[in-house]
Amino acid sequence: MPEPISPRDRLIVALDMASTDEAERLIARIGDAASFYKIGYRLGYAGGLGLAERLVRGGHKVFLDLKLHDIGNTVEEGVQSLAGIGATFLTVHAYPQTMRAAASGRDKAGSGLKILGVTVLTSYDDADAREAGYALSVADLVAVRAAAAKAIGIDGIVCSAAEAAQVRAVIGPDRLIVTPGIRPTGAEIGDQKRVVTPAEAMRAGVDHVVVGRPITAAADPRDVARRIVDEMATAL
Ligand SMILES: O=C(O)c1cc(=O)[nH]c(=O)n1[C@@H]1O[C@H](COP(=O)(O)O)[C@@H](O)[C@H]1O
Repeated sequence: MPEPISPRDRLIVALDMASTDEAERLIARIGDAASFYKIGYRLGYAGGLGLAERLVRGGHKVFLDLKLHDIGNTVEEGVQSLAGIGATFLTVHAYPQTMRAAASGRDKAGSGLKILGVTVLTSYDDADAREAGYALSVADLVAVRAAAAKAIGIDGIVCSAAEAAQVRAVIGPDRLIVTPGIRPTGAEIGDQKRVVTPAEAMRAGVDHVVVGRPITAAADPRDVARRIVDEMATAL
């Protein structure tokens, strides 16, 4: 069985900010209310990889959300380049060829970086999947991709917590389930479509929740982070 994860370490704050200065100010305001930060497109393309290294050196955990997807050779080499940063997680889109290449890059680098396969984005519903050319429902597509991720040896799955119980049945207890699209009750939903509260996510068997705007846009980000951690602790 995997190691137990503390409620605080289950929260991953998405640093979707325009600059590293802005991100560092937010991290300072959050203080010890969070320990795990995600760097995605916006910050990653604006100096975020350097910040990732500084955060790792400072004892934080980092999730590089770069959602790689390209020909196998390019993905494998990209993963090998990123492995030196010291991040805990890196995302790739959950296409079998891409996941095989990422697993190979991870194994060649031997860094302990965990690869997460993004199944179906939480901003998609069944109509969006149909529009993109898929005949399957979102739930079925998530299950197919989770099964492929497990077979290939990917370390974890990104999906909505709405599919977490079904994904857990597919991947078993040893791989991670990481869920964005998390909204505390009453929070603005924005462009997310498959949203779940922090407590419901824990009850569904999720390992980590990813929360961006409900924390980053709050008047008191530390207070919101604390409340989310407390809500998860009571549901575990
Ligand atoms: O891979 C991700 O982290 C991700 C996958 C997904 O399906 N949905 C999703 O929202 N995300 C990311 O999770 C974060 C959610 O942010 P908020 O909607 O502001 O909480 C963003 O940084 C997204 O890029």
